[in-house]
Amino acid sequence: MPEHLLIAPSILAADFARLADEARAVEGAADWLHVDVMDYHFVPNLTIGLPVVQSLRKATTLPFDCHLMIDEPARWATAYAEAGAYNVTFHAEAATDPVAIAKDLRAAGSRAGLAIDRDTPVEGYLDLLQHFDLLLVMTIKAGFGGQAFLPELLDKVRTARRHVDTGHLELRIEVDGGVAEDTIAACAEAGADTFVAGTAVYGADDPAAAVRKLRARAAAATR
Ligand SMILES: O=C(CO)[C@H](O)[C@H](O)COP(=O)(O)O
Ligand SMILES: [Fe+2]
Repeated sequence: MPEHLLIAPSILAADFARLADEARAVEGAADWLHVDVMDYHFVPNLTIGLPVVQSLRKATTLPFDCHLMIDEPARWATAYAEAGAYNVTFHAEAATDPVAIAKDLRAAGSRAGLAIDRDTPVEGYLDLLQHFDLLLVMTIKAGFGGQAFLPELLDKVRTARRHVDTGHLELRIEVDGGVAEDTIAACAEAGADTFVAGTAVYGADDPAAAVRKLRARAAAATR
C-alpha cells in the first residue's frame, strides 16, 4: 500500500463559471484536481474538453487528474497529456488497445490511468495493470456527480489491491463516485489510496476543510 493517500476534488461539482477560483480554493489542501471530461457519447452527459483544460492548466498549481469518459480515447488522450495533465485516465470499455494508449500517454509526458465502470469486472484487466500508473474503480455508474456510493463495487478494489501487492506493482488505486465522509473509510480499508470527491468537497461551505476531513478519515482507516 503506498504510504501517501491522495485526495482529488472533482470539479464536476464546482461552479463551472468560476473554475479557476474553485480550483484555487483547494490548493494547499488537495493533492490533485480531478477533471471529468464527458462527451455525450460514452456517457449521456457533456462537460468540458481540451480548450477548457488548457486554460485551467494556467490557473492553478494543482496537478490535473483527467478522467476521460469519452469514446475513442486513442484519438484524444495524448492531447490532455500535452496540455499538461499529470495523469490521464481513460475507460477500458472505450479502448481497443489500452496498453498502446498507456504507452502514448507516458511518451507524451503524463501518467496513464485505466478506468473501469460500474458493470465491468476487474479480473479481465489485472494483467494489463503493469502498464499503468493508476486504476480508477468507479463506485457509481459513470456520467453524473452526486450519486449514491455503491459499496459492493469495493470488491473490485480488494481484488486489485491483492494483485498489486502480490505483484509489487507501482499502481495507485483510485475510487470515484459518492466518496464522502461516511464512505471514504470503507474505500481506504478496501485498499484504495487515491480518492476523488466532487459533491463532498464542492458542496461544502469550506472546500479545503472538507478535503482535510476526508484525508483524516482515510488516514484513520488505514492506521
Ligand atoms: O467521474 C465522475 C462521474 O462520472 C465524478 O468524478 C464523480 O461523480 C465525482 O462526483 P461525486 O463525488 O459527486 O460522486
Ligand atoms: Fe471522475
